[in-house]
Amino acid sequence: MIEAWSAADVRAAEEPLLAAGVPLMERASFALATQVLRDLRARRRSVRGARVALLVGAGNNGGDALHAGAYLARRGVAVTAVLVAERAHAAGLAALRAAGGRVEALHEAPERLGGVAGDVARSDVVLDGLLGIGARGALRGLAADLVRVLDAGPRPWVVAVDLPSGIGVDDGTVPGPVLRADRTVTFGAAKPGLLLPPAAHLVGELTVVDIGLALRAEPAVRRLEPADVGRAWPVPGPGDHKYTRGVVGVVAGTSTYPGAAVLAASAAVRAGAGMVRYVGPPAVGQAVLAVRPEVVTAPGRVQAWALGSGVPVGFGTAQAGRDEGQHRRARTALAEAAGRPGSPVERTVPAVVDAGGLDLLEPTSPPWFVLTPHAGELAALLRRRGEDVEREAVEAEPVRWARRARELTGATVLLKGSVTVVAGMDGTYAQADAPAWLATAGSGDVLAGVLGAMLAARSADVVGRPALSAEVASATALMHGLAWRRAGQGGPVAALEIAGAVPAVVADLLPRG
Ligand SMILES: NC(=O)C1=CN([C@@H]2O[C@H](COP(=O)(O)OP(=O)(O)OC[C@H]3O[C@@H](n4cnc5c(N)ncnc54)[C@H](OP(=O)(O)O)[C@@H]3O)[C@@H](O)[C@H]2O)[C@@H](O)CC1
Ligand SMILES: Nc1ncnc2c1ncn2[C@@H]1O[C@H](COP(=O)(O)OP(=O)(O)O)[C@@H](O)[C@H]1O
Ligand SMILES: [K+]
Repeated sequence: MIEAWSAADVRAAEEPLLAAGVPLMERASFALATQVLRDLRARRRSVRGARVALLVGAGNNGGDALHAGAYLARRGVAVTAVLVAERAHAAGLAALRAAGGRVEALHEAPERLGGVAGDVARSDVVLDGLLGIGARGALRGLAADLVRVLDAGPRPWVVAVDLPSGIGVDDGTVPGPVLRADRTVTFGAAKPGLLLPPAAHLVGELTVVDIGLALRAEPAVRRLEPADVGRAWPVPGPGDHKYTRGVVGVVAGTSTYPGAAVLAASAAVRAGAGMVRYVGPPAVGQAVLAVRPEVVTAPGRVQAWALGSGVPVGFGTAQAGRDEGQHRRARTALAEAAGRPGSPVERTVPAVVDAGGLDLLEPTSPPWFVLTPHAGELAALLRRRGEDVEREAVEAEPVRWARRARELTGATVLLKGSVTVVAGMDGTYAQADAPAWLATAGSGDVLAGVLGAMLAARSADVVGRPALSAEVASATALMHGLAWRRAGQGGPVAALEIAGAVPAVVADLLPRG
C-alpha cells in the first residue's frame, strides 16, 4: 500500500528532526541525485558529460535540487541551475558553485526566457525544484512562464523534486501550468496530490525516499497495491458452502438495456460469488441465463446487492428505457438493505448502487452502501442535494466532491474515472490501475458486479464495520484494472472479457502455500 500524508503532517514530522539537527535535506538530495544517476545511466552510455538542468525556486525544494546538482556535478555531470526567484537556497547554491555547476539567474534577465528554455529542453534530465510542499496556489511569475514555454516544446526527461511544482499538494488539483514529470522523487512519504486526480497524471513513476520521518497521524490518502488485494480476497475454507460465500442480488438491466444485467451478473459469478440471483424482467433474466447458466432467477435472500446498472431513471429529459418494475425492485432492495423499519434484520446488507440506482436513493444512506457514479452522475447526485456543480467541476476536484457526496449521502462513494477515488468513513483511497482502454461501455457494470461479490463475501463484517466498505471498493477497482491488463494485453478490451479475466487474476494474486 502507498500511503500519503498532508503537507502539514509532513512538516510536523520534520520539525523535531530538524530541531535535533538531523540532516534531512542532505538525505533527500542524496537520494534524489542517486536516482538521477540511475536514470542517466539508463538513458545514455556515460554519466560524465551528461547535461542536467535544475529549475530552482525560492524555497527548500530548490535547495534539494541545488544540493542534488552539486552531487551530480562532482560525478562529472554538466549541471546548470536556472533561478527564477530573487531568493534561492544559499547553502545549496554555494554547494553547486563549489562543485563546478553553472548558475543562470533568469530572474535577472527574464528576456532570456526563450533561449534558456531551449537549453533546458536539450538537457538529458531536468529537475523540477520550483516548488514543493510550500506551494500556495498555481505557479506564478517567471516560474509559470518557464513551465509554459517548456510545456510547448520538445520534452526532456523530467524528474520532479518532491512533487511536480504547482499541483495542489493536498487535493491533487492542477490550478495552473505544471511540468509533467517522468518521475517524481518524493521525500519522507507520498503527498495526497501525487495519488489524486487530476495531478496524479503529471507524476510519472513515483519513488518514495525514506528520510527517517515518523508519521504518526493517519494517512490522508491510500492506494492499494496488488499484494494488498491478494491478502484481502475472500478465499473459501472447508466449512464454506455457497450461502456462506455470499449470494449477490443483481437488480440491473431493462428490456432496453439487457446487456448491463448480463455484465453485472457475469462479473459477480466470475469474482467468486457463492450464488448470483438476478432480479428483473423475465426476458432480461433469460438473456442473463443464456450467458451464465449459474445464475438463478428465483427470489430469496442475498448477502449484498448490485443495483442500478442499466436501469435508467431519467429525470426530465432521458426517459428512454424506463422500467417502473425495475425501479420498484431496486427501491425495495435499497430499503431492506438500509435496514429501514419493518425490514427483517437479516436483510440489512451492503449494496452497490450504480447508474440509475443513484437516482432512486433516499436522501441519506448507510455507509455500507457503496455508490459508484462517474463524474457526470456524481454531479447530478450532488445537484439533487443542493450543490451547484457540473461534471467539469467534479473532474477538476474529484476528491473534494467525492468527500462532499459522502457527507451528504452518508454512503461510501466510489467515483469512477481515470483514477478511481473512494471516499469512505475513515479515509480516502485513490486507485490508478488502468489506462483509458478500460473506459468502454459496460466496464462500469462489470465493476458493480465484482464489487457486489466482494461485499457479499464479507457482508456481516461490512455492515458491522462499515469503514471496511471503502477498502473493499478500492480493492475491487484495483482488481478491475488488473483484469483489464490480463484481458486486453495492453490494448482494447470488451467489458465481458474484463469479467472473464477476473478468475486468473485472483489466482495469481493469492498468497502461495
Ligand atoms: N523542511 C526540511 O528540512 C525539508 C524539506 N524538504 C524540501 O523542502 C520543500 C519545502 O520547502 P519550503 O517550505 O521552503 O517550500 P517550497 O515548496 O520550496 O516553496 C516555498 C517558496 O515558494 C514560493 N511560492 C509559494 N507558492 C508559490 C507559487 N504558487 N508560485 C511561485 N512561488 C511560490 C514561496 O514564496 P512566497 O509565496 O512565500 O513569497 C516560498 O519562497 C519540500 O517540498 C522538500 O522538497 C526536503 O529537503 C526534506 C527536508
Ligand atoms: N480515462 C480512463 N482511464 C482508465 N479508466 C477509466 C477511464 N475512464 C473511465 N475509466 C473506468 O472505466 C469504467 C467506466 O465505467 P462507467 O462510466 O460506469 O461505464 P459503463 O456505464 O458504460 O459501464 C470505470 O471503472 C472507470 O473508472
Ligand atoms: K518540485
